Amino acid sequence: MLTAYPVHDIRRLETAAIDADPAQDLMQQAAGAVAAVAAEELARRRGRVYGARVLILVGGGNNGGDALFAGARLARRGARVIALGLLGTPHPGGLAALLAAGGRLLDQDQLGQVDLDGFDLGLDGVLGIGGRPGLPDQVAEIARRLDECDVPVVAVDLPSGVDADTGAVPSAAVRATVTVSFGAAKLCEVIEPAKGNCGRIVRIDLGFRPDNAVTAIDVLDEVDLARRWPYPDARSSKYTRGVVGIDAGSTQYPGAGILATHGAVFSGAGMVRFHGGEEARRVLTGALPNVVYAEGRVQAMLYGSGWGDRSDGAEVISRGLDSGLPGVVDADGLQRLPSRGMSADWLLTPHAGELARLLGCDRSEVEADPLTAAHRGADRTGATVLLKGSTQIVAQPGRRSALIAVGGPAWTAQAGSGDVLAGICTTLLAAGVPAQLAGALAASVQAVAAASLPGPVPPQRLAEQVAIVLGRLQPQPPYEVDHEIGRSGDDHGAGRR
Ligand SMILES: NC(=O)C1=CN([C@@H]2O[C@H](COP(=O)(O)OP(=O)(O)OC[C@H]3O[C@@H](n4cnc5c(N)ncnc54)[C@H](O)[C@@H]3O)[C@@H](O)[C@H]2O)[C@@H](O)CC1
Ligand SMILES: [K+]
Repeated sequence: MLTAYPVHDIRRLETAAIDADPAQDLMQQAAGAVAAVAAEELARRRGRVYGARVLILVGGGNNGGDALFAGARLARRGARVIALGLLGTPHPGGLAALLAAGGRLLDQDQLGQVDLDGFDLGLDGVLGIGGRPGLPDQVAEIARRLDECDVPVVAVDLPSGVDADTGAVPSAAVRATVTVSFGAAKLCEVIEPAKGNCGRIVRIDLGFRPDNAVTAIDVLDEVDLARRWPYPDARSSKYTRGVVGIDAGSTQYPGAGILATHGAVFSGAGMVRFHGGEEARRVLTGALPNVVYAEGRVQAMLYGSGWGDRSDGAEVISRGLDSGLPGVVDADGLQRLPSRGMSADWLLTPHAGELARLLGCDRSEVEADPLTAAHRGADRTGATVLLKGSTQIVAQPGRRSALIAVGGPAWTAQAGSGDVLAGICTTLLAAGVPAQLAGALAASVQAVAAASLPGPVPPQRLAEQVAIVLGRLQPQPPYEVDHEIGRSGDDHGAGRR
């Protein structure tokens, strides 16, 4: 699991690391790592560093200092290095080192003297964690032209222009081939769209150790998914695996109930009770005869997928809350949340548009800063919120930490995926998984299932793939092979069966 932190926490951790060992030269460590990654990139593309043309974009802070010292190292290996001074006075020590190694400094007015197309590599040292999002026009134009000319760019710490704390890219920003990130991961590395600007990420451990006061955003990977998934064992029954109740779909949208049921069944629900409409029941009876329709014990409920304009939705959800069981509210149910507030055991599964409606803001506001929006949604409703989208975030009310699911291919953004996902979430709640982890595991398993397929498939097929992926990921218990069993025949009855 990767953990990312807001900048103010990273600054605090850096200060603690410096206080603990004042003799260490963090800038030289950073510069050494950037030079090594840049040299690898040059070796891959043109065979060697010697003779390579390298352009450094230098801002006025320490990020520029890192880049200048890295440039000096490349110049000492025979690269022809030009630094372009942007945004303030370049770091004096870094500049002196570059010039001493044979590099040159140009200012913005001399930009006409260089042909951006002719460079083998760019180093982005404009802004690091001290940067405000966005780039001045002239810097944005250089970043755009490097991208257009396919000049690979190594970003120092983060791609300049992105919002390190939200993952937003409010205007122009550098698009890096590789980002050499120092110490702890920043949020821009794990949240789209900024994550896409980072390219490949190389993390350099500078000895920062998180303490309890930091706000941790944990990003799940496949190993976490396998470890935390509630796989049944020899003691399991349908009740320990969990009975899912599904009140989803409508005459207008019967498919939503069918797809949610597929999600619940193929993610391993012990039993599914379907409380939706007649048409859906007829289809399910043929497709999934294990689904039952009688009233009876249920351990978690799903409401809202494909409800359309169902008029009693708010009462239905309210009764669900009164029952004390955990529940999932999806899609049309999200506009029918009872005004008295929800419970943190409940999981809401909005996409950006649905969350925007809940918050009374524009969809673009949610998309620009999904982490903050997910937190606001959780605080506003009192429920746990799984915000769906290119980065799937699960936030709890009153907490600033969050979970981010494993990322998947973009084609899962299709009608019906959300219904399947809501069914998977409900299976996990019914199995006793807490709402935040349930949302993150469900979104992760759907993403991993989608990634394991060669391309887009309909949502019910994706649900089936969830079962296949869960089977593949299941950790195998360390069985001991007893070679004596079956040899004597009589004791174990093998020969008599
Ligand atoms: N603190 C540490 O322990 C370490 C820091 N390092 C480097 O230092 C960086 C942080 O350095 P700084 O704090 O100097 O910050 P930056 O280098 O990110 O830049 C801050 C400067 O840019 C200006 N600025 C910010 N946003 C701007 C914008 N949008 N347009 C124009 N000007 C803008 C600020 O006014 C300030 O002068 C890190 O990202 C990393 O690269 C590394 O050397 C490793 C160790
Ligand atoms: K940078």
